[in-house]
Amino acid sequence: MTKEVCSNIGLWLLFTLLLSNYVADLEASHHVYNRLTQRSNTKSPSVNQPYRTGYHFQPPKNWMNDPNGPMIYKGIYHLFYQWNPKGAVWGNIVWAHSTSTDLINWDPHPPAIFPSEPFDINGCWSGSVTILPDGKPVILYTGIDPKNQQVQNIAEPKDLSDPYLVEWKKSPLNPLMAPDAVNGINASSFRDPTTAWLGHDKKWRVIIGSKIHRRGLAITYTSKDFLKWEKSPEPLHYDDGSGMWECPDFFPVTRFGSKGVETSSFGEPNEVLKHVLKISLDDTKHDYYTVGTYDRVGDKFVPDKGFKMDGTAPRYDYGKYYASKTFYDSAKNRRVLWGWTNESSSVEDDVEKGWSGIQTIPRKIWLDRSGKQLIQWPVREVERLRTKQVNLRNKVLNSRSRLEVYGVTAAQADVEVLFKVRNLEKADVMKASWTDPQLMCSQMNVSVKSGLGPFGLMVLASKNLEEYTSVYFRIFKAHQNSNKYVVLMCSDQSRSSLEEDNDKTTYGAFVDINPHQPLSLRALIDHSVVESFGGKGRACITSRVYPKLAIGKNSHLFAFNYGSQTVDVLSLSAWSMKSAQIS
Ligand SMILES: OC[C@H]1O[C@@](CO)(OC[C@@]2(O[C@H]3O[C@H](CO)[C@@H](O)[C@H](O)[C@H]3O)O[C@H](CO)[C@@H](O)[C@@H]2O)[C@@H](O)[C@@H]1O
Repeated sequence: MTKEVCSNIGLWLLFTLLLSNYVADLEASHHVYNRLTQRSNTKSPSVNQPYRTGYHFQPPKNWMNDPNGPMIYKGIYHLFYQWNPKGAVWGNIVWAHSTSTDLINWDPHPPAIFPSEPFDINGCWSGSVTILPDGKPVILYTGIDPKNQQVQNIAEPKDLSDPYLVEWKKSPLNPLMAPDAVNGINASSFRDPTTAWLGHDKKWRVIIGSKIHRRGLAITYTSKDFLKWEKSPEPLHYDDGSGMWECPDFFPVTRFGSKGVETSSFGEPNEVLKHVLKISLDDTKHDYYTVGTYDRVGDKFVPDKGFKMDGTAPRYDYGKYYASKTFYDSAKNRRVLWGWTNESSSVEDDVEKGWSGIQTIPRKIWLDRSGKQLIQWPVREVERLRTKQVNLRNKVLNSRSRLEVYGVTAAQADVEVLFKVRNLEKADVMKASWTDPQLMCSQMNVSVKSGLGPFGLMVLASKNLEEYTSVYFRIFKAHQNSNKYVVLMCSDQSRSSLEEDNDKTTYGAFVDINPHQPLSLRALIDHSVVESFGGKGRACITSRVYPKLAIGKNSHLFAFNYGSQTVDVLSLSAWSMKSAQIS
């Protein structure tokens, strides 16, 4: 045999070995998937798994992080998400896939995209779906190549007549966008393409999160055909010092009203549009947004006065909430927001329970009348899970009092309450140093009495209050003799569990509401998650808690007022929630 033949046979053997390894891996991954999907999660969490959710989306098993490519296609909602088929910690990332007709009940499908080609062999990371003008959905996602460089790839459905879009094929033209010596892109910080939009010149635009040194930026690419992409000389936006911008999202909102706007829309005649840029800051692991104007010709995002796109910007959620993504729901003419909430338990506990990560209930999102902030509210469909209802009207909460709400499954509930404070003039005065709401909430925990507050809800509480999570308000005068007020909302997890190992950080946010009006608070309680909405969705706080005693039927719900002034509960409605079908 000649040397050449030998080396050809060698190459062939190597290729066959690699191929068979890959096929074995793929089969293993499908086998894992098939086994997983035979297990049902339609029942309430069991004694052995007290922290699995009843109606928040989670896979049957293993690690989940970012929501990817949410969309509606032929009347079916699709959610893809970052999933590890092999364990409860991050790694081996594929695009898992589920579909739904109502955003609440979900059917699983095999992973839509998994590592298979050099351009994504080390991972299929986050990305988005764009619906092309002919109705075809395409995925842009980040692939990790053999050199661990981050590159952008495209995939499209194999069969457009299948509303479930079960199978996806990757383009042989991949990668479509890659770092190189000419473009100078940081190869380890170039990821998470957004939904693309059509510009004034009929060219597509997409932004990709990146960083150069400490400058966080959204790199813009343009394309005529969605396949050949050209890097724009200038980013859509950047901020020096903020670090890596992960999972950017960029979308229009109507200036007035709550209807959603399609991502490429220029608006109806006479309609004023604003744009929202959201970034997930790798440094802080929070999602920040800025409202502003999109200069279509210069391809620049210009934040409105008072906004800066960095860690001082407002947040979607002041608790645990990251890597969120919106989509335009053409069936209901609304924009819907998905966000990932990770665990507060230790990695050892996650491995033991066999899973990690949930998605929050999808939220409708729109611009407040003030134009200064976004409003979020759980999609109406979640209300279909409401069963037994308990109503309280016009109850008085004297100083240092509690009111137990009986008759609902307190570990799996939806609660809406309207408080009215009586003596606003008794509010304490804000101190100049009180600029950080989270710090204020942690320094003044729930047992610290102030003029007005704390008053709110105690959820996932044990009978004798050895454990509870409190979500509450405090009201302060902005200045002495002022008739302006500051409303603080806190979610205090410090007493949530007798277990010591969990992260029990207290969260806080200022709520831009006028306390002369009734103050609303809603809590979606689901075993180990409490999603709270203050001021009708003007401030959101999501927390993860793992009570030892306040589990299942041993979980209680209270309204409380530990402040020095009386507070009225104008109305309180609580519902037991059915479990969603999520398998
Ligand atoms: O799954 C990859 C996608 O996730 C993102 C944003 O969540 O990047 C995450 C990142 O990894 C860190 O975060 C993981 C959870 O999100 C965490 O468990 C892991 O240990 C962290 O390293 O992925 C890269 C590689 O590790 C890191 O630079 C990111 O922070 C998103 O940007 C990715 O597309």
